[in-house]
Amino acid sequence: MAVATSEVAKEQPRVILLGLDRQDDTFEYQMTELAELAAANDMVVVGQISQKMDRPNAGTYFGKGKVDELSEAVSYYEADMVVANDELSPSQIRNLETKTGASVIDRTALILDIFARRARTRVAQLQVAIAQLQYQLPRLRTSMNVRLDQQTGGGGGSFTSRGAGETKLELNRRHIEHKIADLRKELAEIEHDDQTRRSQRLKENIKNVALVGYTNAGKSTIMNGLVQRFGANQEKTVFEADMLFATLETAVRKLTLPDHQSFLLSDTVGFVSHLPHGLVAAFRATLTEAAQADLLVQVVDYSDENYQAMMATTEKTLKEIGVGDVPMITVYNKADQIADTAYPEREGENALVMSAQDESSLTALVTMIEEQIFADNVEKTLLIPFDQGKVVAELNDQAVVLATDYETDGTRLRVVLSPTQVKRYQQYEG
Ligand SMILES: Nc1nc2c(ncn2[C@@H]2O[C@H](COP(=O)(O)OP(=O)(O)OP(=O)(O)O)[C@@H](O)[C@H]2O)c(=O)[nH]1
Ligand SMILES: [Mg+2]
Repeated sequence: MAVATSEVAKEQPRVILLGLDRQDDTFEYQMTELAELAAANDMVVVGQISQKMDRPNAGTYFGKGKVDELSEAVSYYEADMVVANDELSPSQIRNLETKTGASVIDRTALILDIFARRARTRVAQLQVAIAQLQYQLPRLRTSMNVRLDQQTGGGGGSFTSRGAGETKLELNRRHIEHKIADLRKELAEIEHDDQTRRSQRLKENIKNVALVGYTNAGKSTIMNGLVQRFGANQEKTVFEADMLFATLETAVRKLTLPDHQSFLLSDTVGFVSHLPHGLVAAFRATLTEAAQADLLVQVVDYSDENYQAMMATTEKTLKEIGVGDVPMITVYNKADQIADTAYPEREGENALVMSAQDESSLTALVTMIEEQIFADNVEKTLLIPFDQGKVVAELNDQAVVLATDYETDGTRLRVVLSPTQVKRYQQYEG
């Protein structure tokens, strides 16, 4: 979206990545991920420099010698931009920019920028715009220009945007604060409507299941596989792609299984390590689908060697957004990518090794979900008088009917009912 096609098809920015190696075992993985984030933001990584240090230099992030090395690398590789793995202070940004001549951003700004480019719906645009403005507030005095996209009212503002026709304004703190307040108000109005819809759904008393997990794990692919098999409207698939943050908003679909039981499945925003705090807060609202779910399905890319670190990040982020105690099952996805791994394969009650591209895996997943969410269903025998045929039709539609017998005083049904249904049909028990 932000890349202008006709007027200035400018080259992709050439970037050098910086990282502080605190000698913990996740450092390399963090740098690999930083490179993927840069690629996801349409940048070309031309170099990477790290320094073994416990804490950054307050003024220049790296020590003096490394800063000199960086300056040389910037001119040698003709880099336009430098991206640091850690969050930078305004003075670190200013000093590094002066010394290297390149523009300097940090991991947080990079992630915010990706989200800004990917956001399509108004809600996602508002959330990202608020997070970006909050990020900019304490950094106003730096040489970094504050840019806002006038036409979309804040959506799509981009630190590294190379788009033509964007009006860039210098805004002072007060303007930004007002802007944030306006965007928040608009967001609250939209979310109020969503909340109303959600409470209607709660009244229907249908179970909610949410797919959560690291970005690129395969959540949307699983959602689509299930929608194609069990969705009322099979065309209502969601966007899946081999890139970070393909999904930026929650999508909810109703699935009805062959035995007539149904549940709602939501696909949510993926996580990444060091997700900016402002962004986590901004997406909290979107993730209420997960917070209000009866069951979480954590999707893991089992073929990624860093899958355990990714699981830890997912669980930490879920806690941060207040989704601590929803029951969870774990799906070890992409098993087709790992040699000598059998799938689908249950690992105890709460885990499944599977592939989203495999029919029997999807069936196994649904069975597992059913076991969990319908665990408190019970079998009952009901006798429905003949003049209440409507009730028989309703049960056939909404419950699992095991047997039907026509007797002299009515239709006798053996059914599996949810606790709410048990209450509703109590009068027919016998
Ligand atoms: N080989 C293989 N590829 C898969 C599988 N599941 C998903 N993929 C691929 O992995 C990539 C990411 O899948 P998505 O479903 O978009 O991932 P996601 O979890 O929704 O990612 P975000 O929306 O970014 O959070 C796509 O290219 C999928 O085709 C799988 O089981 N096996
Ligand atoms: Mg997705």
